[in-house]
Amino acid sequence: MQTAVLGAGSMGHGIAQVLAMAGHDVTMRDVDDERVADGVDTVRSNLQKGVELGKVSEAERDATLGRLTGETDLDAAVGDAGLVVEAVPESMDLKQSVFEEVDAAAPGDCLLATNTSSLSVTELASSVSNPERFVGAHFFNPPHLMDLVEVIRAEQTADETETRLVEMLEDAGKTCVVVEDFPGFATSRLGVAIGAEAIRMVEQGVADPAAIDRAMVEGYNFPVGPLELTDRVGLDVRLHILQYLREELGERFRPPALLKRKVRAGKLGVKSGEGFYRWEDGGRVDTE
Ligand SMILES: NC(=O)c1ccc[n+]([C@@H]2O[C@H](COP(=O)([O-])OP(=O)(O)OC[C@H]3O[C@@H](n4cnc5c(N)ncnc54)[C@H](O)[C@@H]3O)[C@@H](O)[C@H]2O)c1
Repeated sequence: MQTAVLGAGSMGHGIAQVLAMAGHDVTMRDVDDERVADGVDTVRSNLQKGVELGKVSEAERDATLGRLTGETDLDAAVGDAGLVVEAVPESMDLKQSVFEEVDAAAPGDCLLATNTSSLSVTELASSVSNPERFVGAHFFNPPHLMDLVEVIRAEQTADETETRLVEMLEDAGKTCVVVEDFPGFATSRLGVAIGAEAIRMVEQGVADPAAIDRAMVEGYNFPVGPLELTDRVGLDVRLHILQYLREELGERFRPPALLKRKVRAGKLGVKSGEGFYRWEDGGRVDTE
């Protein structure tokens, strides 16, 4: 199927890779040539790593790259699409304006999916005509390695839309969990709740971050502790989600003062080199 992925950033290029590997002809659209080229280069290097690890054949790598095209023109990207997956930055205004443009340029029966991690899918669906073809497809980072896609039903989503999307994702090797459109869905809501409580425990001096993380890894089989995960996701991203969930669901999502202080100091986690831990080239540099 002709598929468009909007945004070639952290999530967009990974989603484009997953869909191209599953046999879709994918056009990945971003706002300038450099970002498009960066996205395609990252897919190429991920596939090459897959070849070196024996997980992807050379033929599969070449066929996947053959099905992936970069584009800066929106009309060209979505004009013949049967599926559009949006992965632009997490802003209601930006995403709504992108979907208004898509609505005007894409075929009327094209499935429209958003990769938002917290915004109302129902409100986003309201920006298109035929909103019954609109649905949330919340991939996890990195999309080519993480199996789960949380499928979010907007108030307007038709059963057929959910079924078609789930089939496509399962064909691409993903595991789907379908949830209704409530703030934070299932994963972001529980993920930030645990992360925020862990931060409050650091504030109160219960233990240091490494000890709290180790307790959850060893005691609850978490693959990564909640504070290390906060560093990986980005402290600013988690703060933003907490602020939104506090507005929508109440005071139990009040952001911890320590999180706000670190974000104000530019300590955003892996991407800035420091959060609850220190980071260099994606690896933790502080030893426990
Ligand atoms: N990063 C994560 O771990 C993660 C996980 C799950 C979901 N998400 C969600 O995925 C979405 C994208 O996040 P990201 O981390 O990939 O962001 P990112 O900043 O890495 O990438 C966003 C890309 O979108 C591009 N862009 C901006 N406006 C555009 C437009 N009009 N058309 C096409 N491209 C445009 C930007 O140039 C950028 O390259 C957000 O909604 C985010 O909440 C992120």
